[in-house]
Amino acid sequence: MMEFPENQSARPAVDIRSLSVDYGDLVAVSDLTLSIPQGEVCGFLGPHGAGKTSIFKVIGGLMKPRQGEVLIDGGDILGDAERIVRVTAYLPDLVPMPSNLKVGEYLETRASGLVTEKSSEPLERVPACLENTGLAQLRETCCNTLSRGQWQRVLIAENLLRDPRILMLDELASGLDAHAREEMSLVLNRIAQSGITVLVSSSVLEEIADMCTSLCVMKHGKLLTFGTLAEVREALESNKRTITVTLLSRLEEAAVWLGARAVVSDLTIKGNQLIFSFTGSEDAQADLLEGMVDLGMRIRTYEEKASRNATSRRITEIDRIQ
Ligand SMILES: Nc1ncnc2c1ncn2[C@@H]1O[C@H](COP(=O)(O)OP(=O)(O)OP(=O)(O)O)[C@@H](O)[C@H]1O
Repeated sequence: MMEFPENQSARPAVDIRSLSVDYGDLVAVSDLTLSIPQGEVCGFLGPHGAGKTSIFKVIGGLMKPRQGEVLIDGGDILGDAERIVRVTAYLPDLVPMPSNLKVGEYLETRASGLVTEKSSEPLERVPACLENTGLAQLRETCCNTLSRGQWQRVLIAENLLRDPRILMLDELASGLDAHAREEMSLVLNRIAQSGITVLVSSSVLEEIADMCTSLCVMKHGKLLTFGTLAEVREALESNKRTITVTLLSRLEEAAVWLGARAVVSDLTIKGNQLIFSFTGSEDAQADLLEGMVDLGMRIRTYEEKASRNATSRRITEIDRIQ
C-alpha cells in the first residue's frame, strides 16, 4: 500500500498532554490534555485561580510542571530551554509603559537587544510588526501618550519581533472598551492567519468572545470544555441545571463546600436554602449529593430543574460558570 507523508497541517500547533502544575501542596493545573490547531486564537477562560497563568508560564518556560508534556509543532519543548525561547512568546498582565520613547524607538531598542541566529533580523522585522499590529501610524507617537489598547498592541508587536510560533497573552483584554477590543480582535486574527497560534486568557467571557476562534474553559485547574464559542455555549448550557437544597443546619459551611466544587456556580443562599447551577454528568451530581451527606449536612429537600431557555441564553450568561 502506498504511504503518504505525514500531514503537517493536521498536526496540532500546541499539544498539551497530562499536564499538572503544583505550588507545594496547591494543585494549580490537574492532568490537562488539550490539542490546539495551528492558526487559532484560543481563549483560556476561567475564574481567578483557574490555572490559566500557570499553563502559560509552563509553556513559556518560566516554571516546570509536576508532570506532562507540551508539544509545539510535534516536539516536546519542556526539556529544551533554547527551543522554548525560540518558539514561544509570553506577555504577562500589566507591563509598565516606558516614559519617554516613541513607539518606533521602543521597538527598535527592544529589537537591538534580542539575540537571534541573525542579529539584524529583529530590527528588520520592526516595520512588519508595526503594520501587523495596526501601529504604523503611531510610530512617532510617545508610548506614554498611548491608550491601554494601543500599548498592549505595542507589546504584542514587541513579542512578534522574534517571530514565535505561539503567542500567549495574559488578561490581554481586561479594561479595554468595545472599540479597543474590536481593534485587538482584528490584530489577533491577522496574527493567527499568518500561522502563529495565539493563546489569550481572561476571567470574563465577554472580553474575549469576539476575538477567539476557540475556547478552553477551566475551573480549579481542570478543563471543563473546549471548542468553538458555539460548541462551548451549547455544552455548558445543555448540561446545566438549577439545584435547590433545603438544609436543617450548617448552611454557611455547606455553601463554602459547594462553592469550591468545579461543577457548581451561581451559588446563592435564600433562607435555609442553597440555590446553585450545576454543570456536570449525572455521576458527578450523585457524587455531590453523597459528599454533602458524608459531611454531615442534614438535607430536608433536594430539587433539580433543567435550565430554562437554554438555547436562547445570551453569551454573557456563560460567565456564570465562573
Ligand atoms: N507563585 C505562586 N505560589 C503559590 N501559589 C500560586 C502561585 N501562583 C499561582 N498560585 C496559585 O495557583 C492557582 C492557579 O493560579 P493561576 O495564576 O495559574 O490562575 P489564573 O487562572 O491565571 O488566575 P488569575 O486570573 O487570577 O491570574 C491559584 O490557586 C493561585 O493562588
